[in-house]
Amino acid sequence: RYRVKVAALCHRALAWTLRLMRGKVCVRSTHAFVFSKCTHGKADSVLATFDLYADTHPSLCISPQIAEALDEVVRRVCPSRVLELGMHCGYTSVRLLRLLPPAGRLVTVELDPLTADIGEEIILVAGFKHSQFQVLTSSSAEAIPTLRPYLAPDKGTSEALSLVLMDHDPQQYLPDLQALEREELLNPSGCSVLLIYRNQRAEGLREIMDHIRARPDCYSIKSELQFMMEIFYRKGDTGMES
Ligand SMILES: C[S@@+](CC[C@H](N)C(=O)[O-])C[C@H]1O[C@@H](n2cnc3c(N)ncnc32)[C@H](O)[C@@H]1O
Repeated sequence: RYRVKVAALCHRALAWTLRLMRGKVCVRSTHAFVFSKCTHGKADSVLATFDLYADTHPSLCISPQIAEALDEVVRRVCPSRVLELGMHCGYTSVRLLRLLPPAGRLVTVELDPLTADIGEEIILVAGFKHSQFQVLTSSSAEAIPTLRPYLAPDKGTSEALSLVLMDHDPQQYLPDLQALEREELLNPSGCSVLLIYRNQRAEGLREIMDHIRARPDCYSIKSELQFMMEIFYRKGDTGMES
């Protein structure tokens, strides 16, 4: 019995260490792999190298199926102002940026400073310029009230968001959506809000769904895939948006 207990303890310690190491080294090793193996200046090569990395290493990047669904939404919405919450190593940022119109701009938010630095470098490696994107290193809750000047830095006037991608913390999805509304950052004539959830029972999803269903004047659910939902916001909407 003693040996079984020691073995179980060792197993738990090993699993804990691996989890810790994985969490710590993941962003550095993702960066090293992508940086050294992609063709610099080519967004599609950066994305393909991320995919290659994810074939053999743990990765937090969205799956190829979600990536395709995301591309479809971006092509349809053709947004000029996009907000991403949860940049991680920049995979979805690069996906978004490569489909934006020439005057399009992405503001992306990442809580972890090391990850934010790595993600920003990857976006630059993919060939995008600081005039096209802004990385904010903070929590989404802190970033949202400061967003307005970043949406139109040159003109001094603000442009509202027509696409928001949330892939940070499902428990923050509802408070962040409410904050975006409160700050009047969502385009009143239409904004698609994409929610990524890696787990069907992600805490926080029920709350945001209840909020949306209770507001048919503003919100409708445009599409619901296995791990991504598209919500459509329009001020004074009748709830009839297809
Ligand atoms: C699942 S990853 C995002 C993956 C990314 N969308 C991709 O596919 O490449 C989630 C990221 O959100 C960040 N994050 C978690 N909570 C956050 C918050 N409240 N505000 C901003 N970033 C947050 C984490 O540090 C992590 O890097």
